Amino acid sequence: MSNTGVVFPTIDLGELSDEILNQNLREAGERLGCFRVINHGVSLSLMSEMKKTVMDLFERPYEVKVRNTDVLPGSGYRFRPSETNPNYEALGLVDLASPQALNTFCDQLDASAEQREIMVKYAEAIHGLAEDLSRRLAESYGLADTTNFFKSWPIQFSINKCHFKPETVGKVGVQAHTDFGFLTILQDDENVGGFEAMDPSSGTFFPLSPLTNSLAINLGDMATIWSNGRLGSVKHRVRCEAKTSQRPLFSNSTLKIMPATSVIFPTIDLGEVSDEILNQKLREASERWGCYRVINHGVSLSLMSDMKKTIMDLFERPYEVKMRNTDVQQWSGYTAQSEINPYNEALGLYDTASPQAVNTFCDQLEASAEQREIMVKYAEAIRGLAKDLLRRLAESYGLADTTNFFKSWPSVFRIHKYHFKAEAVGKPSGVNLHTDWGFLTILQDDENVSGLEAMDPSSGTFFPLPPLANSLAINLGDMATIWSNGRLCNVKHRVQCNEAKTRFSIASFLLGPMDTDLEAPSEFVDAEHPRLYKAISHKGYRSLRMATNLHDGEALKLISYE
Ligand SMILES: O=C(O)CCC(=O)C(=O)O
Ligand SMILES: [Fe+2]
Repeated sequence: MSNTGVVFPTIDLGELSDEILNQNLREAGERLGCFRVINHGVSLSLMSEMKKTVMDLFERPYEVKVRNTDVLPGSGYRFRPSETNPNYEALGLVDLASPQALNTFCDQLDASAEQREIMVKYAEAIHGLAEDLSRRLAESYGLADTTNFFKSWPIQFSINKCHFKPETVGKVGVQAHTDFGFLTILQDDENVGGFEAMDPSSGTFFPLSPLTNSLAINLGDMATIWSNGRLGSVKHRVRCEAKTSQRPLFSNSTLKIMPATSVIFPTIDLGEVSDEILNQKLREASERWGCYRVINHGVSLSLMSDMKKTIMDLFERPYEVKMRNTDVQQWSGYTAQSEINPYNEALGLYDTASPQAVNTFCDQLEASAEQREIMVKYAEAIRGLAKDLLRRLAESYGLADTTNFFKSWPSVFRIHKYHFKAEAVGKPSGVNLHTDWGFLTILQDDENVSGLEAMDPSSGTFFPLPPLANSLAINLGDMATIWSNGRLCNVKHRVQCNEAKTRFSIASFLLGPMDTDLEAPSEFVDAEHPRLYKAISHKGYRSLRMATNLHDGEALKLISYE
């Protein structure tokens, strides 16, 4: 070996004393950000089966491999040849903790049932190890209470294959980089070296020689951020080794515990054939996030685009015309841009289920006959979808009998035009943090201009819902939380100005019973789930919210039994 001097530590996870083990991990994490672990608890036969599985997956024809598309930028199949590494390819999967994502990955790559099972087991074992290491690191700093901080972080799985050529021996095939997640577990090739990490104190690269049955651990940028600079995000690269002239370097399955910045709100395919699976997905997303996108939603794409053109045109009306769109109830009519609200104007219509109200709205805004027809059709399609989603949610809770409970509820349009200016970038747009006050909102947001952000209720952090053409975003509001006795999440969200462009959105709210009280059906209430909220009509709840000016879901506390 030409580079001698630094030997990266090998840590025996079979060490009996937790204290010593945690200390060893911390020291290696701080000094080098990189180490090997042995006796790691991931079964050796599972590691070897997993290697066989990924080797086989790379043998799939190109057309099959490209089905492994990106979920996050660069997360799917990549074929990035370079001079040293002329056949570099990688397959990938986010989020390994999601059985659904794993299934999609296996489907894309025509994995056999056996391979699927191996992947599931491997994912579970590696995930467990990653969490164990993160917990031990936190404990080594005396942070016993926060040891679960990584619980909901997604895991990116990336499988790389390097085919080095004899003529490139000694050259770097995978350029020096740090991992962008928190912690990476690397099952590198037990026969072929090439992995090198940098000693941060000298800036020199040293090999991490292959070691059978071990796993390599790298700490990434998020670990450095989290530890306020204590833990190293190790720079590493892969070099083409002499051996590779005889045999290709088959390298590594990499797991990353990624930072919460990569939270992805679910996208649910409403074309799913099994009602049971679909209802379950809707329920899970509604409980966990209160927010998701739907595709194949049945609202015709040409109708969506006609509706967008219609509202763009309506916003072009002179101020005096737009002012005719007066309130029917609080905040239901036109709000203009103003000094305190410089970037947002909005038109509104209560109630889209009433042909008369739609007509009045169209009269006020001098809509053409054609625009009127589009509005009517759009309102009908969106209302149908909202009811379908509600029926499915009710069914997912086994409430088949009550699936019509929303039949006579009114629906509201709130149509936004955001005048984002360069000076507003990074600022709130005028639609500040709030929960929706109805039951369910269907949002046709701008397919080109971002801005919508929702809160991950488990961390309290905001994440963007990037635009997705032809999709609709769904939010659950306060009435859904009341009805479900707290099970459904009233998602907190806002719109931020990200770029100096004009953004349009059409929000359709299915509100709730105006004149009768809504309360959780008895199926949601038992000894473990005492009734949380007093029965209240939507009208009553709105008045409460308006009177108290509590728009982020806090008004629910005012009708709470506790
Ligand atoms: O414009 C958007 O994307 C969201 C608007 C919104 O949250 C609302 O109208 O309640
Ligand atoms: Fe909203």
